[in-house]
Amino acid sequence: MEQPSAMAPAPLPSAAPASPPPSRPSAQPGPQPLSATAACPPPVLWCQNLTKAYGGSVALDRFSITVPAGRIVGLLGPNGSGKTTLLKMIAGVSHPTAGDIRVTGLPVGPQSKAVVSYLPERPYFSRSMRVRDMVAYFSDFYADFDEAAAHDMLARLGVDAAAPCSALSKGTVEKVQLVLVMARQAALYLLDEPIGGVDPAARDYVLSTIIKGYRPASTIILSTHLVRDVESVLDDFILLRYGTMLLHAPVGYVVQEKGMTLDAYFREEFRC
Ligand SMILES: Nc1ncnc2c1ncn2[C@@H]1O[C@H](COP(=O)(O)OP(=O)(O)OP(=O)(O)O)[C@@H](O)[C@H]1O
Repeated sequence: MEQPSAMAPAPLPSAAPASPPPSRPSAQPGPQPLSATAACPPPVLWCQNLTKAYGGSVALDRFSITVPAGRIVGLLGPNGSGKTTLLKMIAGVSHPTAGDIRVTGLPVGPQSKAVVSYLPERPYFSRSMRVRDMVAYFSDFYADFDEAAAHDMLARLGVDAAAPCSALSKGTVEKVQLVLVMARQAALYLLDEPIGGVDPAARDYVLSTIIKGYRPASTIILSTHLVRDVESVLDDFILLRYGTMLLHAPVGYVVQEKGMTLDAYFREEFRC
């Protein structure tokens, strides 16, 4: 999905905002929920100087970004560049060494997790359950889960809801996980390698399912190495290398300024 964007490329982390996103005036200090800030909603995601170190090794270095609602953003970079590390911290399953994160104005915690739908890179659900049981489980667990939409997406992807998860192929497991994540009415979807195991013929279909599940008030950030497969659905991309952000720009920037596809640009930048 190629969309015109007014966003200027922000090639340097230092170009990121120096102050927190706007929050409404309130008796309560600190960031406020999205629903309460209709006049001036905070960005869906805001990070400043976000840093993660494992021992002496820095996995993500002073990452800063502002992402508004309504964007589909590709998180790109070679192996070990910090993509999963970043998504984990935004999802609240890993703690930053330094820096700040706001999701719809909320610091990472139970409230932000309620508006984030996260697909981790590894399978997470019980293989002993049937697909429809997983749907029911998610429906019980998440107030924003749309059970009918989940079953509709499963049917469109040809997944048998009566099948035991243990009998599913790797690619079908990915499809089910993706459906469970996209059936939530979240503000921010974080998808870590959502189509890596899906066969090439089905990828377009799976991606279109992602897009159909997406609402204009939401933002999707998806990490992937399959740049060619996803670039048509992306609005923007973030390029990471060695834990540092090289570029955050609309996909159209590469097409217009570099005269090449995002896939070609990626291959040129990261040629071994
Ligand atoms: N739990 C951990 N302990 C120590 N180092 C880690 C840990 N998790 C990640 N790292 C290191 O952090 C760096 C970034 O890893 P990360 O998984 O975020 O990269 P990635 O871009 O998602 O890679 P890939 O494309 O291979 O999935 C790597 O050098 C990795 O070895």
